[in-house]
Amino acid sequence: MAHTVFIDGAEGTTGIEIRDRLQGRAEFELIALSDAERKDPACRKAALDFADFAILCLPDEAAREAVAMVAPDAGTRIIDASSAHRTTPGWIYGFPEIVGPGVIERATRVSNPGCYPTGFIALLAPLVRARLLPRDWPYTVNAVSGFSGGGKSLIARYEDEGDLAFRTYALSLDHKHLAEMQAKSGVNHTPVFAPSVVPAFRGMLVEVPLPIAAMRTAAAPDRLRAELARYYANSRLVTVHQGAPSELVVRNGADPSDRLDLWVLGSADGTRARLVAMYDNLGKGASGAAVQCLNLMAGTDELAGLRV
Ligand SMILES: NC(=O)C1=CN([C@@H]2O[C@H](COP(=O)(O)OP(=O)(O)OC[C@H]3O[C@@H](n4cnc5c(N)ncnc54)[C@H](OP(=O)(O)O)[C@@H]3O)[C@@H](O)[C@H]2O)C=CC1
Ligand SMILES: CC(=O)N[C@@H](CCC(=O)OP(=O)(O)O)C(=O)O
Repeated sequence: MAHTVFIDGAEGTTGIEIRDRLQGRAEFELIALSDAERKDPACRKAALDFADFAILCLPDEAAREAVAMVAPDAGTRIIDASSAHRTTPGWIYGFPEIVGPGVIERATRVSNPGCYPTGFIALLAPLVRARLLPRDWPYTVNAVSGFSGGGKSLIARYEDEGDLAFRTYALSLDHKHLAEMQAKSGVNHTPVFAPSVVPAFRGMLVEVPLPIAAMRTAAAPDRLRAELARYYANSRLVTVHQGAPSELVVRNGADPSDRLDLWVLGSADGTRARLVAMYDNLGKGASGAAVQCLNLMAGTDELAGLRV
C-alpha cells in the first residue's frame, strides 16, 4: 500500500519541487489541500494527522505550529525543511551522508539542513572528525545563492527589480544558519559568514578559504582532498573532484539537480586552500534532500525521484 504524504506549504518554492520529485511514484500518495484549505488550521491538522509522512515547507513559525498540531498518537513522521528544528534535541539532522547509515531510516522527526549549511558541513565535518582540520579555528564561509533560496518573496523581488546584479547580506554578521553550521560541523567558533545572491534562479557555491600554513594543525590540501574522497566514496550524490577546474559557474536557467560537487583547491606549495561546494539550493539544499530522507524513511531506493 502507498504511503500517504502531506506537503504542508505545497504551493511554495520548496514544496513545488518536492511534489515534482514525487510525481509518478507509486510508493507515495500525495494528500492535497485546495487553495481555500491550505492555510486553514483545521484542514492542515486533519491532513497532518492522516499522513504517514508530513513534509513541512513553511516559514519557521508555521513549521513549529504544524508540529504542535500533530496528535501525539497519530504516528505521523515529519520532515521539516525549515530552520525551526535543526538544533532541537530529539530531532534527527536530515543529512544522511553526515549522520551515517540507519539513522534517518528509523527517525520520526527529521530536520533537513539549511541550504548554506549543506555545503559548509559537507566540506568541514568529515575533515574535522578526521582531525585533519582544527576544531578551534575561526572559519569563514563565502557563499553565493540563486534567488529561489529566499523563497517566493525573494523571487518576486528579483522579478520586480530587474537590475539586481549582486547582493551581499547578513551584514550584521548574524544569520539563522550560524548555530547549525557550528553545531553540525563540530567547530568551536561561530563562523564569519558572507552570503550573497546572484540573479540566477537556482544554484549555490559555498566556499571555505583555508590559510593552511597559519593553521598549524591543518593537513595539506592533497591530504584533505584524499580524505573527503574516501569519506564520500560510496555516495551516489556527492562527488569529490580531483584537480582544479579553471572556473566554477552558477548558470542562469540551470536544470534542477540533486547532486553535491566538492573540490579541495590548493596552492602549488600547499600553504593555502579553498574548500568549495557546488549544488542546487532547491536540490541537495532543500527539496532533493527532503525526498532523499523520505525515501530512506519509507524504505525505498534512497535516490528514487532524484536528479543525479
Ligand atoms: N528556497 C530554498 O532554497 C530553501 C528553503 N528552505 C526552507 O524551506 C521553507 C520553505 O521555503 P520556501 O519554499 O523557499 O518558501 P516560500 O515562501 O516559497 O513558500 C512557503 C509556503 O508556505 C506557505 N505558508 C506560509 N505560512 C503558512 C501557514 N501558516 N500555513 C500554511 N502554509 C503557509 C506559503 O503560502 P503562500 O503561497 O500563500 O505565500 C508558501 O506557499 C522555509 O523554512 C525555508 O527557509 C530550506 C532550504 C532551502
Ligand atoms: C538566498 C536566501 O535568502 N537564502 C536564505 C536561506 C534559505 C534557506 O536555506 O532556508 P533555511 O533558512 O530554511 O535553511 C537566507 O539567507 O535567509
